[in-house]
Amino acid sequence: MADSQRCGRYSYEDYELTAQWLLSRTEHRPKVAIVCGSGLGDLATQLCDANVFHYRDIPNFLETTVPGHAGRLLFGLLSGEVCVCMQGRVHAYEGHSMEQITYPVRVFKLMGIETLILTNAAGGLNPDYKAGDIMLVRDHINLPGLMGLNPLVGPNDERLGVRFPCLSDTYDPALRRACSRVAAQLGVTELVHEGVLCMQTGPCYETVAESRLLRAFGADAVGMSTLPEAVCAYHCGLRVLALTLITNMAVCNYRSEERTNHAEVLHTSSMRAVALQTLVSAVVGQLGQFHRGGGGGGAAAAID
Ligand SMILES: O=P(O)(O)O[C@H]1O[C@H](CO)[C@@H](O)[C@H]1O
Ligand SMILES: Nc1nc2[nH]cnc2c(=O)[nH]1
Repeated sequence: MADSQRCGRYSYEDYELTAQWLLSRTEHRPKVAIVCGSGLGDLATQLCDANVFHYRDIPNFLETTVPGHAGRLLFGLLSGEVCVCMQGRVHAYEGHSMEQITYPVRVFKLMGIETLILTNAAGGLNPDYKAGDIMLVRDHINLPGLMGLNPLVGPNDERLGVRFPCLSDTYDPALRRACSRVAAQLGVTELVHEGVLCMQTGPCYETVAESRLLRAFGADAVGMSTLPEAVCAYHCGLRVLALTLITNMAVCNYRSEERTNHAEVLHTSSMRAVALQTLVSAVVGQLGQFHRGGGGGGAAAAID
């Protein structure tokens, strides 16, 4: 394919090749994809009748290098719904471009996925939050994106989406409402907030001044992932639900002796993994009837 027809580093045919590679090795035909953030990968082990692939074996997938990201792709049943689940992700700070870290999202699109559920760990900036809370992402501040590190930079292939997507509705409001209702049914409403997730590239956690700045910008939590995946997913027409686990509070005070570290992030993830898994599984259980061909009329119409 001529360079001008490539989406950038990858062509449409690359995404198609990976999608076909996977579909020819599993009989599962998922409509839901789930990405597990730091320490949240146990969700993938809940899949029944699973087919497992290591990222290192999948064409064009990158290997994970960060503790808490196993680097396996699983196909199977969760709450009766066929899902594909990324047990860990790769991040830009591991040395990859935004286009590389979002590669799986477009593969999912070409596999027939309709809903993408993203999870991640992040530091809380909103003083009403505490470590262990869950934030449904309502909106985002994509700092790398604003600085030119947007996964959609490069020639646009119209088969994947429009040149200038408007991101006002990136995070599907109906899915968010469904998730809040499920949280109420599970009796965990007090743990769950809606808010704005900010991404900075990492791998450094924020300085005190940076945390204060991001709070002043309107961010409720800050992480190092998720937004590029959400942008790519929305661009290619996937419905997006993103759940952030507040694993720590960002340090906003010079008198604080708290020092954010990845061990603490993984510790909080392990403490809250079951709650998050229960929430995600219950939401997934409500998705089937809303997918195309499932008798529903789209999430917005049917979930409300
Ligand atoms: O976003 P996930 O992958 O969940 O992990 C978050 O936690 C790690 C830092 O502790 C970073 O990888 C950050 O992005
Ligand atoms: N940027 C950032 N990412 C995180 N991931 C988990 N905790 C944090 C945090 O405090 N800041």
